[in-house]
Amino acid sequence: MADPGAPPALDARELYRFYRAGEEETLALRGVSVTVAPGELVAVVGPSGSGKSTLLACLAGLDEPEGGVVRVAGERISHRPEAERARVRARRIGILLQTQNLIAHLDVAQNIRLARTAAGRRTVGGPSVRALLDQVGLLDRARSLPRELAGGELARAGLAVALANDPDVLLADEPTGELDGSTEQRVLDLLRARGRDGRRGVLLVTHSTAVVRGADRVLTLRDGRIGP
Ligand SMILES: Nc1ncnc2c1ncn2[C@@H]1O[C@H](COP(=O)(O)OP(=O)(O)OP(=O)(O)O)[C@@H](O)[C@H]1O
Repeated sequence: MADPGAPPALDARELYRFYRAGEEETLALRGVSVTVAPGELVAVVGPSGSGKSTLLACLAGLDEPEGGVVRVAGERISHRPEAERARVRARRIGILLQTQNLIAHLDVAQNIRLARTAAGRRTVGGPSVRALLDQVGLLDRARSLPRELAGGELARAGLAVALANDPDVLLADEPTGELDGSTEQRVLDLLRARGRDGRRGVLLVTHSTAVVRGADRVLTLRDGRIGP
């Protein structure tokens, strides 16, 4: 059950991000506010260039917004030195990218173990490597290298790595982009299951109508703003 006094899994207020290239200035985010409640799955959609990647990077603390504040489970991640952002990220955030979620020369179990180790004490009591492999249906692929996996398996292995630190919020960029219908549904079910204990949240950027249908809330980003 959700704790009514718990802070949002993710709370971003009035984010601004400008890019300057010579004389050219792009306002990639123009006052974007996003909240993900514990247990909620929020989908962000929007046309190319609307600011989705910039938003994800700012939410994950991989990029710093010029204005606004980002908090994860009540802890501020924006406007802090890089090393502190990395620490909050390792403990509290899961990041699932379309590709490059795995280290090529480590097998699936080693990749998961590494992400758990990076999160430190937080993973004590969190899911074991075996439980994570089981959750994504890859118990028999623990010793496989990423290059030995099929596309759907790779996506599920990436998900296990993203969940290895038992994150307060999972941020995902097109998590089902390359997947066939049944694998997409399976990944979506796993993402939805994240929120069931009412503690954690998921925010994902997607173009998939199936994912949009499965979301609790859908936000549309246009020209750096959340709109109707
Ligand atoms: N490093 C950068 N330098 C300058 N402009 C940038 C940079 N990164 C992004 N932009 C600009 O910021 C705006 C938002 O880009 P962003 O990549 O966040 O959009 P997006 O919605 O993720 O697009 P896509 O769906 O094509 O990935 C665009 O106008 C883009 O050209």
